Amino acid sequence: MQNNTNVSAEEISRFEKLAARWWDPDGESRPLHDLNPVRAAYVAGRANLRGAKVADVGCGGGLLSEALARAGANVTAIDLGEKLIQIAKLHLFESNVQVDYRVQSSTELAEAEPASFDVVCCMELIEHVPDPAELVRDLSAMLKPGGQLFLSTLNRTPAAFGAAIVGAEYLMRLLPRGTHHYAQFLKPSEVATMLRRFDLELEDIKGLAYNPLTRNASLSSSTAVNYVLAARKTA
Ligand SMILES: C[S@@+](CC[C@H](N)C(=O)[O-])C[C@H]1O[C@@H](n2cnc3c(N)ncnc32)[C@H](O)[C@@H]1O
Repeated sequence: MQNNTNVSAEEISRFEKLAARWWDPDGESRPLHDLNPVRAAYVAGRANLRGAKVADVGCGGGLLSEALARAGANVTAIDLGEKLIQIAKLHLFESNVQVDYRVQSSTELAEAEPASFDVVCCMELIEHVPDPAELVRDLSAMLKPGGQLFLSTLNRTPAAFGAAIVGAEYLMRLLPRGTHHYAQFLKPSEVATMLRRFDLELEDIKGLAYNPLTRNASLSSSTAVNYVLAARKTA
């Protein structure tokens, strides 16, 4: 690996500890399992995935990567967690879809394949990197002109603090404590500024509503906790 400075080793090791149970819908990745159909449908509803060249950046064990591949996309999926990529590759034997999984950083993929993806997805990663703007720069660099970016993250609001940290990590113990750092949550306006800086035009933003008790997930008009956005590469 040549270029992976925008990474926290602590973050990667925390997620790698979850690798073995990543595909267990009742394990620590349960919120991602529950949210995945909603965000996959959001992407499929706004992008023509059949035959599209798609990157899934920070793919973890591959929940979204597989959904995108099932929708007909040619998916390249990267993560710096080697154990996660191993699990993701193993899961392909069960699911019978094809995904090109790589242990690679966003900067390395952007340098290796600049301006070559129709669609780039980056779900629940930006709040885990030291420099979010640098990540957005890489995501933009991967996209063809006119290509689409889909990104989800947590808003920096008391509601998100309550749901993602107090609720999920401390009360319900869905996630290991320390999974999230409130200071790294991003307001939509902050992400929008980064998008503009790197030639991406914000086209849509929706809240992702999730009730951990009922496990019900849906799109919502409130971006107060979790949100997903769509942007287009302009140049
Ligand atoms: C919350 S998980 C989200 C996984 C997947 N995107 C999803 O939503 O199902 C965050 C993932 O980002 C990965 N990650 C953290 N920092 C990273 C970095 N700098 N580059 C690539 N992946 C990173 C972790 O290993 C982990 O798999």
